[in-house]
Amino acid sequence: MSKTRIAFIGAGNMAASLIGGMRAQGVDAELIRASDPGAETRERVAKEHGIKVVADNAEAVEGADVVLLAVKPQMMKSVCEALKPALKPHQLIVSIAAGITCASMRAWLGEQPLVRCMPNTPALLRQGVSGLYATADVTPDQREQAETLLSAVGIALWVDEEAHIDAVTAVSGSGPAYFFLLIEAMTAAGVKLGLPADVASKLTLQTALGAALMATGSDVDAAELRRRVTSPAGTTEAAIKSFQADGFEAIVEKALGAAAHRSAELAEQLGK
Ligand SMILES: NC(=O)C1=CN([C@@H]2O[C@H](COP(=O)(O)OP(=O)(O)OC[C@H]3O[C@@H](n4cnc5c(N)ncnc54)[C@H](OP(=O)(O)O)[C@@H]3O)[C@@H](O)[C@H]2O)C=CC1
Ligand SMILES: O=C(O)[C@@H]1CCC=N1
Repeated sequence: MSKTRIAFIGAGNMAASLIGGMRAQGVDAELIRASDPGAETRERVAKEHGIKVVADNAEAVEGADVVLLAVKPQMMKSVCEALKPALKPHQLIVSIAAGITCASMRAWLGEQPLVRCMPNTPALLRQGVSGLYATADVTPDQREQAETLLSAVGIALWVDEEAHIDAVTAVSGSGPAYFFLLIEAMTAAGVKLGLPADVASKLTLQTALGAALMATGSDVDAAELRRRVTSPAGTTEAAIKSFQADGFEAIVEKALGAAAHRSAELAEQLGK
């Protein structure tokens, strides 16, 4: 990785967090290049990370070992088709675009080795998690390059089937929004119970942080941690019984199913 040259196509939020993560890990600025149509974005990212940011995508990929596509899914077709003549067969293409399949990228880019990833927004704080899928022609060295790149902003996990990227999207890609929804709902419920809004908000946020740290740092599973909070015939039991009487697990299963279904549907629509 230390000598791998990386070109970012699109220098928006996700690209900037990946670049920031790589720079924080000591990757030489000379090894990273980016392109973006926005003059302000180019100036900001170049200044913040000390890298060269150009307007021309073809110029950015010149000499790169890895080309990371970080544009909106709706832009992928036109960006890939315009980039195709500038690519060399050995260049690894890594895409973080939601709902764009390897088959679509193959159709637009030609026979490049591809890694399709689904990161999530906590990558901005280097606390992200990404699912990665590689086409059969990706070499072990290239897999390592992709994994090292995504690991700069959190945890990177491989899946063996591309369809599993829809499930990754449902669990962790969209996942931060589910926790934000729970935070919103708990804060509102605290206010309904008479707490001032700022107190309800702080209680909820610190509880979310504490619970996440316990769940990630503990050698027992979430079910056991939950049992340890739940005194027999106590307050937690009353709340959990209420959640489960309203079908909590089924609600979550149905919602994640809807997200996975939408991911596959978007792939169908955007891939044409
Ligand atoms: N946000 C999320 O939760 C997640 C996002 N992703 C994926 O990450 C990708 C990037 O998302 P995000 O960083 O949030 O988006 P941003 O809009 O912040 O970044 C995209 C950047 O690409 C630039 N751009 C537009 N057209 C071109 C072009 N032709 N060539 C080069 N650059 C171009 C945009 O410029 P301008 O703004 O001027 O158009 C913008 O700066 C998306 O595909 C998204 O699906 C993946 C997982 C989670
Ligand atoms: O909502 C979306 O479609 C994207 C994919 C994962 C997170 N945001």
